[in-house]
Amino acid sequence: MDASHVADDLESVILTEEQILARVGELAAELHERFGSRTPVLVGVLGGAATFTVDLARAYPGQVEIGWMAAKSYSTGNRASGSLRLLKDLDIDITGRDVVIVDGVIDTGLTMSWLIANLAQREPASITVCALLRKPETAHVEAGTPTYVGFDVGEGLIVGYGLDHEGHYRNLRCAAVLAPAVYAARRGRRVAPHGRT
Ligand SMILES: O=P(O)(O)OC[C@H]1O[C@H](OP(=O)(O)OP(=O)(O)O)[C@H](O)[C@@H]1O
Ligand code: HPA
Repeated sequence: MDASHVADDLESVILTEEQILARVGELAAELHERFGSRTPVLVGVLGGAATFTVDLARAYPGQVEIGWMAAKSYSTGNRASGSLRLLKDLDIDITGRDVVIVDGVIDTGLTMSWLIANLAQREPASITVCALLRKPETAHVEAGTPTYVGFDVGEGLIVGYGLDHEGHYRNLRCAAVLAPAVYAARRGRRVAPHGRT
């Protein structure tokens, strides 16, 4: 979807489709340099990384396998524990394999650090992180895990290129900061975002 359809909901477009795809190509090349002739398993984190994972795999100048995981944070009370609930497990045996965890955004880092710990128990040969976006507060990501990042971004809720707000905007081709008024309004259920009721 073109951003003009939801322009009123967006504070600013921070990355165009062209900028994203150019960087995805660079990330794919950097990962290929790392793995050479080995075939890594790209583990896409659903749903925010679906678009990114597919584009990264298609830009990868070698063989990859693709698998998917989904995990959800518990309610606020348990979130501080850093624990997530597994909604969908990987259906590839990663024992002895090179794994790349692919996510659309690292924000607090809780999701990524939980996934690293979860996948490490399966005795892969290596774990690498690849995130399209990284927010400023990422204190929870495991130190020592090789990490490839597309863009360091600022605060603000980012939507598009797979990232959502309450299920919407994932099909935007660009990445944009959602206007605070939209999510404030949605929280209070007073005003619907542009184009919806
Ligand atoms: O670093 P964190 O603070 O843990 O946040 C990052 C995670 O949050 C989002 O997923 P979300 O749980 O919103 O699910 P979704 O991908 O289905 O939107 C995003 O896609 C990352 O997986
Ligand atoms: N956008 C969408 N989903 C997210 C974000 C974001 O900025 N941070 C954590 N999950």
